[in-house]
Amino acid sequence: MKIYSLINEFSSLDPCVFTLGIFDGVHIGHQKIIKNLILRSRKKYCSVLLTFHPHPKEILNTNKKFFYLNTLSERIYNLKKTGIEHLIVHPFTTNFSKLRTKDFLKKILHPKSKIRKIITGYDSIIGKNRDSSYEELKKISHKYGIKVYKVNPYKFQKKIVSSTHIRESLLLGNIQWANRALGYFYTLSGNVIEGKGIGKMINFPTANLQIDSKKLIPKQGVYAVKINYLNNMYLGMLNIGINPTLEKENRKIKIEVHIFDFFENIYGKKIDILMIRIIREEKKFNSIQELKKQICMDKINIQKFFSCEKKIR
Ligand SMILES: Cc1cc2nc3c(=O)[nH]c(=O)nc-3n(C[C@H](O)[C@H](O)[C@H](O)COP(=O)(O)O)c2cc1C
Ligand SMILES: Nc1ncnc2c1ncn2[C@@H]1O[C@H](COP(=O)(O)OP(=O)(O)O)[C@@H](O)[C@H]1O
Repeated sequence: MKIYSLINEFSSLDPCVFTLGIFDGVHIGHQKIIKNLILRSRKKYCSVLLTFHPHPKEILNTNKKFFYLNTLSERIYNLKKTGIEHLIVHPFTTNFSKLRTKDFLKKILHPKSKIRKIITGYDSIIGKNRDSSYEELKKISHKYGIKVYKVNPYKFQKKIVSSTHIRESLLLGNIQWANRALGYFYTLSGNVIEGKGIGKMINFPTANLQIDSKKLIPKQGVYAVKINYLNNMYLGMLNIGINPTLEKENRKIKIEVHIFDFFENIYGKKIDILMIRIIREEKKFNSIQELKKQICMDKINIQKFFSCEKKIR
C-alpha cells in the first residue's frame, strides 16, 4: 500500500475507484465499504482511500477532549490489512473544515481526474454543508461521468455500527458489542513502565502500561484479557482504575495487567492487551489482604471463563 500525506501528492496514473472518510477503528461498517471499493476496482482500476487526520471532532470541538479507537499508526495498519492500494492521509485543519463540499469535491473531481467510481458510506462525506453533500457529490460526479455508489449502514443487534457507538460501548464496559462491531478485539498497546512494586509483594505482579494519550480507555474495572508479547499470546487479567485501596492521592487512571503463567521482566517492552470482557467494577478494600483475596477470586473466575470459551470453540 502506498501512502500519501496530501491530496495533491496523489495523482493517479491509472483510472481508480475512490472512497473517503475518517475510518477511526476500521470497524465492520468501514470494512464493508472497503470490500465494496475493492470489488468494484478489481483488475480494471486501482483502489484509493482518502482519510483525514486529526479527527474533525478533535479540531472543531476543542472544549471536549476527543479519544480515538485507533491511533493513526493503528488506523494505517488496519487499512493496509484490507488490501487497498493507495492511502491518502490528508491533514484536517480549521481552514480545511471551512471548505464548502462543492469546492472540496472540485479539488478531487475535475475533468483530468482519473476517478471512475466513488464508493461512499451512508454518512461519510465531509465538508461545511455536510447535509447536502451526498446530493452535491452525485451532481458533480455525474457531470464528469463518475458513478457514485452508496453503501448502506452495517447493523449489529439492531444498532448501526459507527465509531461513535463503539466509543460509547467501550465507555460503558460493553466490550463484547464493541468487539463484534470492530470485527477484532479492542486493543490497548504500549510500553511497560514501573509502578509502585506492590504487585510482586502480593504475588500478583502487574505490568503497568503506558498508552497513547489520545487512545480511548474503556470503563474502569477488571477485565479478562489476552496479551500479545513478542507474537506469543497469553491469558491474563487487567485492571483499569485508580487503585483506591493503595493509592490515597494519585487519581490518575492506571492500566495494569497480570499475565497468567508468566514470570519475565518486561519493563520497557511493548505489549498489546486484547480486551475480552468486563468481570467486575474496581473497589476500595479495607486492607491489602482483602484486595489480594479478591484478586485470587478474579483469577479463578477469569480462568473458568477462558476454559468455557475454549470448550465452545
Ligand atoms: C485483576 C486485578 C484487579 C484489581 N482490582 C483492584 C480493586 O478492586 N481495587 C483496588 O484498589 N486495586 C485493584 N487492583 C490494583 C492493585 O491495587 C495493584 O495491582 C497493586 O496496587 C499493584 O500496583 P503496582 O503495579 O503499582 O505495584 C487490581 C489489580 C489487578 C491485577
Ligand atoms: N505474570 C506477570 N504479569 C505481569 N508482570 C510480570 C509478571 N511476571 C513478572 N512481571 C514483571 O513484573 C513487573 C510488575 O511487578 P510489580 O511488583 O507489579 O511492579 P510495578 O509496580 O513496577 O509494576 C512487570 O512490569 C513485569 O516486568
